[in-house]
Amino acid sequence: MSPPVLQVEGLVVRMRTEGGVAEILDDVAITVPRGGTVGVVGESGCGKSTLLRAILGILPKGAETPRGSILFEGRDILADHAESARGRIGFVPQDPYLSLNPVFRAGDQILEIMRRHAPGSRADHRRRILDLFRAVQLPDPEAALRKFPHQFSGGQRQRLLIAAALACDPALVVADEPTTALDVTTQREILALLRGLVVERGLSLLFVTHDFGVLASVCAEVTVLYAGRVAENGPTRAVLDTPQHPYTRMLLACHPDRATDLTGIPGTVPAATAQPSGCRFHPRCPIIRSGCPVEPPPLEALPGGRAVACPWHADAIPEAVHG
Ligand SMILES: Nc1ncnc2c1ncn2[C@@H]1O[C@H](COP(=O)(O)OP(=O)(O)OP(=O)(O)O)[C@@H](O)[C@H]1O
Repeated sequence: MSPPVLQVEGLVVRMRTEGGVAEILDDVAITVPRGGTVGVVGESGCGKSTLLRAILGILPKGAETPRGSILFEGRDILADHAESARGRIGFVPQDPYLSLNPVFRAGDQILEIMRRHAPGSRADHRRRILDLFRAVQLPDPEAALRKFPHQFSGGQRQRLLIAAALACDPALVVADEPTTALDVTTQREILALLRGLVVERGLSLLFVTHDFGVLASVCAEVTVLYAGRVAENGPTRAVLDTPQHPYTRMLLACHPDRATDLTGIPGTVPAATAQPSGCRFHPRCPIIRSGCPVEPPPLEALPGGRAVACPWHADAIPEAVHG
């Protein structure tokens, strides 16, 4: 089996803020197999975007040097590999409206990325951009080269950004909620496009979303983050069918598609400057036990390639307690 394209271990990200030190990620581990599709889910403020930023080497000002390791193609981005990883990791951002430079033509924006990171002449690059525009199904690729961002629809702009992410033939594509700013029909089309590209090009994908429906349609595996820590991970189907961590169970129960409980999870995600002691979910947990506020629970391996950070997980205690 080939080594994973991305292997994050023990990642700690802290930031100095006016309100004190924000502990944004703590001991986060995540692996993307070559050709694998891995989702990251969790409520707003759980650290999903920060994880992507750490991998892309674009943490905001105020961030301390991250601890842990981010092995990309076997070499540690945090140690010495950041520069050579640039261009080998494609990024699809959240908002197609904000992510393109309004004053440059579409073709020129992608040419510039290729000029910096990909070998070949300008003519080679232009040919490759036209191929990419066809691959992302932009209408009239020749004309699209000369258009400015405002001349594309929202869905077309997202296609443009996917083309930009693929410009340098990346080993890994990371996507930060790439469909949230789009209407439902366009969202479906973009997800279908991504699924197609993953299969046709053998892409490895790390995909952030807060939508379980989107997750299930794109990702074979999932990591659930809560307050900067991994709550559980495993094959998407298994995690959705038999969630183990009380957080995952509650998150799924209040998802509109499942609608067993539309009241939501009581309380809110803690501020990163005021993380609870022990298990960070304990103030909101319906099955809290006396040890929970004391010791952070380790991520325990379960059968079927799963892991959960709760000793009182669903398979460990009677159904009566989890409800
Ligand atoms: N530059 C920053 N300075 C201080 N705190 C920050 C900074 N960026 C993020 N945070 C804090 O880190 C935590 C995680 O934020 P992050 O944006 O990574 O979460 P997220 O899960 O991606 O949320 P969303 O789904 O809303 O994008 C939050 O508590 C946030 O307030």
